[in-house]
Amino acid sequence: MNEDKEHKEIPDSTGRIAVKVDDLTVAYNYKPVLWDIDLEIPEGVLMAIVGPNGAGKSTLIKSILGILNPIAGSVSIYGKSYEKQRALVAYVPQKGSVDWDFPTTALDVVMMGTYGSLGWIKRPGQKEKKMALEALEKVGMLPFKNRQISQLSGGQQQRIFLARALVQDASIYFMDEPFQGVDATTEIAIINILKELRKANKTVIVVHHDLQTVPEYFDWVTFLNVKKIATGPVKDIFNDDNLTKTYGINYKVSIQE
Ligand SMILES: Nc1ncnc2c1ncn2[C@@H]1O[C@H](COP(=O)(O)OP(=O)(O)OP(=O)(O)O)[C@@H](O)[C@H]1O
Repeated sequence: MNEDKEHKEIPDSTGRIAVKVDDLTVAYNYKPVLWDIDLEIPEGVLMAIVGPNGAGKSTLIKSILGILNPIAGSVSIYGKSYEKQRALVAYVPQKGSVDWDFPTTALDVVMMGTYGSLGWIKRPGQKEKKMALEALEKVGMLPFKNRQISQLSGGQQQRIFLARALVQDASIYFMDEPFQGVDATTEIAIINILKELRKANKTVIVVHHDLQTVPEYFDWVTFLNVKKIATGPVKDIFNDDNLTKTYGINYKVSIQE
């Protein structure tokens, strides 16, 4: 696909919808785990997807990315199918879903992020290596560039996957629990990078479990529990009512101003 062409086809008006999900229903073994989801994600938001274990958060991301086939409904990225727009999208999968024993170095993993823009024939060269090294520096992992990924800690592996997403230079970033198992320093490093992406008008969609940090980290939120409970600006909809609808009776979170 010609990435530049696709970029130019994005209209220049403001208020663009980056991701649109229509009537999406997804089932495993005939059991629906997402039910009739409608969702519009505006361009440039930093959005948390929250909901209890098994709510369908990962399933929603995988369905948007075409990894899972819905039994009904459709998804579009800037008005077109994911297949046509895949160069605009970067994905940081859930940590547990990655084979960390694969024999490869941190630098190689990050370089893989450049493959999409290279096409089938070209191999990554000096330019791609430079991009990968810069991304490693950004996530504080440059000293580990030649380390096998299996010999990195969980938080370090997470940073490597973030660096891989950064070199993709995408418009939309999907991240499935990027803060899982990372220390406070790494969490701050990651959130600063996410905020930088938002400043650059990228759209960032993050599955997130720590409700306390939602108002501090995110400006948009989607509450999910098989059905979509609510979606919108954090300041308008992150309240006890939606938390209770999503997590069960009398769910309270003290929101720090
Ligand atoms: N491959 C699979 N086969 C069958 N059922 C599955 C499969 N993957 C997920 N499920 C089920 O689908 C539902 C949604 O799972 P999903 O992983 O999307 O939830 P989640 O909200 O991301 O959960 P968590 O917060 O625990 O990561 C769960 O009930 C889960 O058991």
